[in-house]
Amino acid sequence: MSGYFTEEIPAEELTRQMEVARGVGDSVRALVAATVVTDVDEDDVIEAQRLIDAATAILERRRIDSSFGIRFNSDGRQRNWGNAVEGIRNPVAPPVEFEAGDDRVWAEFSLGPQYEGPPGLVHGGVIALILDQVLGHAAVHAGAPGMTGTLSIRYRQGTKLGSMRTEAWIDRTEGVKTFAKGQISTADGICAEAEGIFIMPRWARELDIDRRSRIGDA
Ligand SMILES: CCCCCCCC/C=C\CCCCCCCC(=O)SCCNC(=O)CCNC(=O)[C@H](O)C(C)(C)COP(=O)(O)OP(=O)(O)OC[C@H]1O[C@@H](n2cnc3c(N)ncnc32)[C@H](O)[C@@H]1OP(=O)(O)O
Repeated sequence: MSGYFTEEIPAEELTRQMEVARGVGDSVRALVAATVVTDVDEDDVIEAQRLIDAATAILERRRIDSSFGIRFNSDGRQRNWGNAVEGIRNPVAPPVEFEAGDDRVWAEFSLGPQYEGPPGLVHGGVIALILDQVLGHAAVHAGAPGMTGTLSIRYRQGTKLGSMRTEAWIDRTEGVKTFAKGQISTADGICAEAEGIFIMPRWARELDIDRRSRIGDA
């Protein structure tokens, strides 16, 4: 399976590169939000567009042929900068940065106006996106990673744009299947609950244990 590979970068240099990646990601995230809610005159919008196009031309001077993938370093750090939920250099990603405890993973984050579905509320597909990732992350954290086979969501109340928390844990494992549960909540309480089945794919079952546990650390 391509897309998972080792790309060794010395620790200090990797830290520096992460700061740059996070910086440009955050700037474009701010740009996306500002684009949605700006109320400036049209001339200013057109001037901003010219500058944005110039920035895009700089970034496109050199590019990788594929998507970013997941890149491993021997110090245990892995880069998934293109991930749609966690990717620090992906402006589409909020990004959601997970923390892990003994039996669960969680994150506190904020969703701005670019994630709107119903007025003032988070789009249901965005809720699903985040729940997929947090449940998948719980499976990784439990050492039983897998691809999402099935994801069921119960939307209990609208999720207001702004600050929120997500968390997930493993319910049980059955062979190659990991059953995970999780939720998203705001100051209003639990807004959505999810159950998912994460399946270690056939290609991963055939890998040697060492590589599999390394992916499991991802
Ligand atoms: C070392 C492992 C590495 C894994 C990779 C993870 C790395 C993670 C790293 C960092 C990420 C952190 C978090 C990520 C979170 C986000 C995850 C996503 O968004 S994933 C993208 C969306 N999902 C897909 O694109 C899947 C597409 N579907 C497939 O690839 C296959 O259909 C797959 C893997 C789901 C199953 O295919 P088969 O060939 O491996 O499975 P068969 O051998 O037929 O079945 C195994 C068992 O699973 C059940 N099963 C099969 N498909 C099922 C399904 N869709 N739902 C429920 N059960 C299913 C079967 O009934 C069988 O069960 P019985 O062992 O007999 O009890």
